[in-house]
Amino acid sequence: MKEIIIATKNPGKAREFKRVFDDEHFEIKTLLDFPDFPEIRETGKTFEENATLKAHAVMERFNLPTIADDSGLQVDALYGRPGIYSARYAGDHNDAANNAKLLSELGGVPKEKRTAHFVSTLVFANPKNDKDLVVEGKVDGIIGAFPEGDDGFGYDPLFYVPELGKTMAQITVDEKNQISHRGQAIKKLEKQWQDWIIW
Ligand SMILES: O=P(O)(O)OP(=O)(O)OP(=O)(O)OC[C@H]1O[C@@H](n2cnc3c(O)ncnc32)[C@H](O)[C@@H]1O
Ligand SMILES: [Mg+2]
Repeated sequence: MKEIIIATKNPGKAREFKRVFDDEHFEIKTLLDFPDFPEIRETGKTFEENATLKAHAVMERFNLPTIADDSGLQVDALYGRPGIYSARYAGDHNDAANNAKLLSELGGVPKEKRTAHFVSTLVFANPKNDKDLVVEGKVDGIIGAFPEGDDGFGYDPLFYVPELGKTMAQITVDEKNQISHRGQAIKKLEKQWQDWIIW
């Protein structure tokens, strides 16, 4: 079986990737399998720069094909914030604190002005390929007035998808992969990566 590493320590992301890539052909590992892997500083100014930093740090350590995701929430009323700083919006990496800060910053903003987008950039790096494969995905939603649902991670309980009449935390991981920013980016990757990779 061929191994692929997903360069993430986020269990929610790891679960979404594994649902798609884990099959009889590939063994999927994430940084959760290597708890001693040092923290990768996300010093880039864009999602692509940060995903590239993560993909290359991990690829160089393990010498294996590596996919990294850098993603975030862009809220129109906040001029695109928290954006690349979504994980640490309220200080340290804490979903409940991030959601509370988001609700407080949007206090008094009416529903029609609470439009937002999840975006994801994936970078696939491979020791034998000179150029990385880069894809993006995006999904539109509305930031709810209070959290709803227990599934997913991060801002999912506040991210209401009008077409579904539900938040991203009220759907299964498979349903989320059908529509989400990450799911759409993964679909683009799936169309391209097997032709690109040099084993
Ligand atoms: O860097 P890794 O280890 O992959 O994990 P991370 O959680 O730090 O990931 P990012 O640096 O890409 O930060 C993305 C943040 O954006 C938010 N986010 C991204 N995708 C999301 C999703 O599908 N649902 C909810 N929140 C999401 C969430 O707060 C994430 O922590
Ligand atoms: Mg991160």
